[in-house]
Amino acid sequence: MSEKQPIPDSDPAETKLSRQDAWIVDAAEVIYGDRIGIAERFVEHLVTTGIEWGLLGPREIPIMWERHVLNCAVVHELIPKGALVADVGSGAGLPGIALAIARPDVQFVLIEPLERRVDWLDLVIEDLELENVDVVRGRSEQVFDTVDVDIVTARAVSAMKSLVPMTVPLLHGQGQLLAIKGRSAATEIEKADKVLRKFKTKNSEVLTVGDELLEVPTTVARLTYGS
Ligand SMILES: C[S@@+](CC[C@H](N)C(=O)[O-])C[C@H]1O[C@@H](n2cnc3c(N)ncnc32)[C@H](O)[C@@H]1O
Repeated sequence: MSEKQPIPDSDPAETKLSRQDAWIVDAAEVIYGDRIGIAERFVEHLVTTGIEWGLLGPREIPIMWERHVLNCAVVHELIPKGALVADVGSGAGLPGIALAIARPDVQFVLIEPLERRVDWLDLVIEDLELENVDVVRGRSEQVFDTVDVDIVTARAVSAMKSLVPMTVPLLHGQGQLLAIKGRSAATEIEKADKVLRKFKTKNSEVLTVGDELLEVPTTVARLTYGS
Protein backbone atom coordinates (compact mmCIF):
# COMPACT_ATOMS: atom_id res chain seq x y z
CA MET A 1 0.00 0.00 0.00
CA SER A 2 1.44 3.41 -0.92
CA GLU A 3 2.00 5.87 1.89
CA LYS A 4 -0.02 9.07 1.93
CA GLN A 5 1.92 12.28 1.38
CA PRO A 6 1.88 14.54 4.45
CA ILE A 7 -0.29 17.63 3.94
CA PRO A 8 1.99 20.66 4.08
CA ASP A 9 1.42 23.45 6.55
CA SER A 10 -1.38 25.52 5.09
CA ASP A 11 -1.88 28.30 7.62
CA PRO A 12 -2.63 31.51 5.63
CA ALA A 13 -0.86 33.57 8.31
CA GLU A 14 2.38 31.82 7.29
CA THR A 15 2.24 33.57 3.91
CA LYS A 16 2.91 37.02 5.37
CA LEU A 17 5.98 38.40 3.62
CA SER A 18 7.73 38.97 6.95
CA ARG A 19 7.60 35.20 7.58
CA GLN A 20 9.22 34.24 4.26
CA ASP A 21 12.84 33.30 3.64
CA ALA A 22 15.16 36.28 3.13
CA TRP A 23 15.59 35.60 -0.60
CA ILE A 24 11.80 35.75 -1.13
CA VAL A 25 11.57 39.08 0.73
CA ASP A 26 14.49 40.45 -1.31
CA ALA A 27 13.01 39.28 -4.62
CA ALA A 28 9.57 40.72 -3.76
CA GLU A 29 11.14 44.06 -2.83
CA VAL A 30 13.18 44.23 -6.05
CA ILE A 31 10.19 43.35 -8.24
CA TYR A 32 7.49 45.38 -6.51
CA GLY A 33 9.39 48.32 -4.99
CA ASP A 34 6.97 50.74 -3.36
CA ARG A 35 4.02 48.62 -4.55
CA ILE A 36 5.01 45.76 -2.26
CA GLY A 37 1.99 46.37 0.00
CA ILE A 38 -0.34 45.75 -2.97
CA ALA A 39 1.46 42.48 -3.73
CA GLU A 40 1.07 41.42 -0.09
CA ARG A 41 -2.64 42.18 -0.26
CA PHE A 42 -2.89 40.10 -3.46
CA VAL A 43 -1.26 37.14 -1.70
CA GLU A 44 -3.65 37.63 1.23
CA HIS A 45 -6.55 37.31 -1.22
CA LEU A 46 -5.08 34.25 -2.90
CA VAL A 47 -4.73 32.39 0.40
CA THR A 48 -8.12 33.42 1.81
CA THR A 49 -10.84 34.26 -0.73
CA GLY A 50 -8.93 32.49 -3.53
CA ILE A 51 -9.01 29.21 -1.59
CA GLU A 52 -12.57 29.76 -0.28
CA TRP A 53 -13.88 30.38 -3.80
CA GLY A 54 -12.09 27.26 -5.04
CA LEU A 55 -9.65 28.97 -7.40
CA LEU A 56 -6.64 27.37 -5.74
CA GLY A 57 -6.11 24.36 -3.48
CA PRO A 58 -4.87 24.76 0.12
CA ARG A 59 -1.70 22.88 -0.79
CA GLU A 60 -0.61 25.98 -2.71
CA ILE A 61 -0.60 28.17 0.41
CA PRO A 62 2.99 27.49 1.57
CA ILE A 63 4.36 28.07 -1.95
CA MET A 64 2.21 31.08 -2.87
CA TRP A 65 5.04 33.60 -3.05
CA GLU A 66 7.77 31.58 -4.72
CA ARG A 67 5.87 29.17 -7.00
CA HIS A 68 3.02 31.46 -7.98
CA VAL A 69 3.35 35.22 -7.46
CA LEU A 70 7.11 35.79 -7.87
CA ASN A 71 7.48 33.08 -10.50
CA CYS A 72 4.92 34.99 -12.59
CA ALA A 73 6.01 38.51 -11.67
CA VAL A 74 9.60 38.14 -12.94
CA VAL A 75 8.21 37.83 -16.46
CA HIS A 76 7.69 41.60 -16.39
CA GLU A 77 11.36 41.85 -17.52
CA LEU A 78 10.18 40.72 -20.95
CA ILE A 79 7.39 43.29 -21.27
CA PRO A 80 8.28 46.60 -22.93
CA LYS A 81 7.32 49.92 -21.35
CA GLY A 82 3.75 51.01 -22.05
CA ALA A 83 2.73 47.74 -23.75
CA LEU A 84 -0.79 46.35 -24.02
CA VAL A 85 -0.97 42.83 -22.59
CA ALA A 86 -3.67 40.14 -22.66
CA ASP A 87 -3.43 37.35 -20.08
CA VAL A 88 -5.33 34.36 -21.45
CA GLY A 89 -6.86 31.95 -18.93
CA SER A 90 -5.97 34.19 -16.01
CA GLY A 91 -7.68 32.05 -13.36
CA ALA A 92 -6.61 33.54 -10.02
CA GLY A 93 -4.79 36.42 -11.75
CA LEU A 94 -1.67 34.42 -12.57
CA PRO A 95 0.29 35.82 -14.19
CA GLY A 96 -1.99 38.82 -15.01
CA ILE A 97 -2.46 40.46 -11.60
CA ALA A 98 1.03 39.50 -10.35
CA LEU A 99 2.41 41.39 -13.38
CA ALA A 100 -0.03 44.32 -13.28
CA ILE A 101 1.01 45.17 -9.72
CA ALA A 102 4.68 45.28 -10.78
CA ARG A 103 3.97 47.28 -13.96
CA PRO A 104 1.54 50.17 -13.55
CA ASP A 105 2.81 51.52 -16.91
CA VAL A 106 1.35 48.52 -18.74
CA GLN A 107 -2.36 47.98 -19.51
CA PHE A 108 -3.65 44.44 -18.94
CA VAL A 109 -6.76 42.64 -20.06
CA LEU A 110 -7.47 39.34 -18.31
CA ILE A 111 -9.43 36.89 -20.47
CA GLU A 112 -11.21 34.20 -18.48
CA PRO A 113 -14.37 32.24 -19.37
CA LEU A 114 -15.48 31.01 -15.94
CA GLU A 115 -17.95 33.25 -14.11
CA ARG A 116 -16.75 32.50 -10.58
CA ARG A 117 -13.15 33.28 -11.56
CA VAL A 118 -14.20 36.51 -13.30
CA ASP A 119 -16.18 37.59 -10.23
CA TRP A 120 -13.16 36.92 -8.02
CA LEU A 121 -10.81 38.80 -10.36
CA ASP A 122 -13.19 41.80 -10.33
CA LEU A 123 -13.36 41.71 -6.54
CA VAL A 124 -9.58 41.62 -6.16
CA ILE A 125 -8.90 44.30 -8.79
CA GLU A 126 -11.35 46.63 -7.03
CA ASP A 127 -9.89 45.91 -3.60
CA LEU A 128 -6.31 46.43 -4.83
CA GLU A 129 -7.43 49.60 -6.67
CA LEU A 130 -5.62 48.47 -9.82
CA GLU A 131 -6.36 50.98 -12.55
CA ASN A 132 -4.42 49.17 -15.28
CA VAL A 133 -6.46 45.94 -15.41
CA ASP A 134 -9.70 45.03 -17.19
CA VAL A 135 -11.38 41.65 -17.15
CA VAL A 136 -13.18 40.17 -20.14
CA ARG A 137 -15.38 37.15 -19.58
CA GLY A 138 -15.14 34.67 -22.42
CA ARG A 139 -12.94 32.21 -24.22
CA SER A 140 -10.05 33.88 -26.01
CA GLU A 141 -11.42 32.64 -29.35
CA GLN A 142 -14.55 34.73 -28.74
CA VAL A 143 -12.60 37.99 -28.44
CA PHE A 144 -10.20 37.73 -31.39
CA ASP A 145 -12.02 40.61 -33.13
CA THR A 146 -12.18 42.94 -30.14
CA VAL A 147 -8.84 42.44 -28.36
CA ASP A 148 -5.63 43.60 -30.09
CA VAL A 149 -2.48 43.61 -27.94
CA ASP A 150 1.33 43.72 -28.13
CA ILE A 151 1.93 40.78 -25.77
CA VAL A 152 -0.10 37.74 -24.76
CA THR A 153 0.79 35.91 -21.55
CA ALA A 154 -0.46 32.49 -20.46
CA ARG A 155 0.39 30.01 -17.73
CA ALA A 156 -0.96 26.48 -17.34
CA VAL A 157 -3.64 26.95 -19.98
CA SER A 158 -2.71 24.46 -22.69
CA ALA A 159 0.17 22.75 -24.49
CA MET A 160 1.89 24.95 -27.10
CA LYS A 161 0.21 23.14 -29.98
CA SER A 162 -3.25 24.32 -28.90
CA LEU A 163 -2.10 27.45 -27.03
CA VAL A 164 -0.88 29.09 -30.24
CA PRO A 165 -4.24 29.03 -32.08
CA MET A 166 -5.91 30.16 -28.83
CA THR A 167 -3.67 33.19 -28.24
CA VAL A 168 -1.70 34.36 -31.29
CA PRO A 169 -4.72 35.85 -33.16
CA LEU A 170 -4.94 38.42 -30.32
CA LEU A 171 -1.67 39.90 -31.64
CA HIS A 172 -3.15 40.62 -35.08
CA GLY A 173 0.14 39.84 -36.79
CA GLN A 174 2.49 41.81 -34.55
CA GLY A 175 3.85 41.02 -31.07
CA GLN A 176 4.87 38.19 -28.77
CA LEU A 177 3.39 35.26 -26.90
CA LEU A 178 5.05 34.72 -23.51
CA ALA A 179 4.02 31.29 -22.28
CA ILE A 180 5.20 30.37 -18.78
CA LYS A 181 6.20 26.75 -19.01
CA GLY A 182 8.09 24.09 -17.10
CA ARG A 183 10.88 21.87 -18.32
CA SER A 184 8.71 20.74 -21.21
CA ALA A 185 9.00 24.11 -23.01
CA ALA A 186 11.47 23.05 -25.72
CA THR A 187 9.69 19.76 -26.40
CA GLU A 188 6.35 21.55 -26.61
CA ILE A 189 7.77 23.97 -29.16
CA GLU A 190 9.12 21.06 -31.21
CA LYS A 191 5.77 19.30 -31.11
CA ALA A 192 4.02 22.48 -32.22
CA ASP A 193 6.28 22.97 -35.24
CA LYS A 194 3.49 22.62 -37.82
CA VAL A 195 1.22 25.04 -35.93
CA LEU A 196 4.06 27.54 -35.49
CA ARG A 197 4.60 27.55 -39.25
CA LYS A 198 0.87 27.85 -39.94
CA PHE A 199 0.72 30.95 -37.73
CA LYS A 200 3.82 32.43 -39.40
CA THR A 201 5.91 32.41 -36.21
CA LYS A 202 9.01 34.49 -36.89
CA ASN A 203 11.04 33.25 -33.94
CA SER A 204 10.63 30.78 -31.09
CA GLU A 205 12.92 30.54 -28.08
CA VAL A 206 13.04 29.24 -24.54
CA LEU A 207 14.26 31.76 -21.97
CA THR A 208 14.72 31.78 -18.22
CA VAL A 209 13.91 34.89 -16.23
CA GLY A 210 14.55 35.78 -12.61
CA ASP A 211 17.85 33.86 -12.52
CA GLU A 212 19.29 36.36 -10.06
CA LEU A 213 16.18 36.63 -7.90
CA LEU A 214 14.56 33.22 -7.65
CA GLU A 215 15.85 29.86 -6.42
CA VAL A 216 14.14 28.30 -9.42
CA PRO A 217 14.04 30.74 -12.37
CA THR A 218 10.93 30.92 -14.54
CA THR A 219 10.98 29.26 -17.94
CA VAL A 220 9.22 31.15 -20.72
CA ALA A 221 8.53 30.06 -24.27
CA ARG A 222 8.62 33.26 -26.31
CA LEU A 223 7.15 33.33 -29.81
CA THR A 224 7.56 36.42 -31.96
CA TYR A 225 5.31 37.65 -34.80
CA GLY A 226 5.59 40.42 -37.37
CA SER A 227 8.51 42.74 -38.04
C1 LIG B 1 -5.24 25.57 -15.06
S1 LIG B 1 -5.98 27.13 -15.09
C2 LIG B 1 -4.58 28.22 -14.96
C3 LIG B 1 -4.94 29.53 -14.35
C4 LIG B 1 -3.77 30.49 -14.20
N1 LIG B 1 -3.27 30.93 -15.48
C5 LIG B 1 -2.67 29.90 -13.36
O1 LIG B 1 -1.55 29.70 -13.88
O2 LIG B 1 -2.88 29.63 -12.17
C6 LIG B 1 -6.47 27.35 -16.80
C7 LIG B 1 -7.38 28.54 -17.00
O3 LIG B 1 -7.60 28.72 -18.40
C8 LIG B 1 -8.95 29.05 -18.62
N2 LIG B 1 -9.26 28.73 -20.03
C9 LIG B 1 -9.44 27.51 -20.57
N3 LIG B 1 -9.70 27.63 -21.89
C10 LIG B 1 -9.68 28.95 -22.19
C11 LIG B 1 -9.89 29.71 -23.39
N4 LIG B 1 -10.17 29.13 -24.54
N5 LIG B 1 -9.78 31.05 -23.31
C12 LIG B 1 -9.47 31.66 -22.13
N6 LIG B 1 -9.28 30.99 -20.98
C13 LIG B 1 -9.38 29.66 -21.00
C14 LIG B 1 -9.70 28.23 -17.57
O4 LIG B 1 -10.99 28.73 -17.29
C15 LIG B 1 -8.76 28.36 -16.36
O5 LIG B 1 -9.06 29.46 -15.56
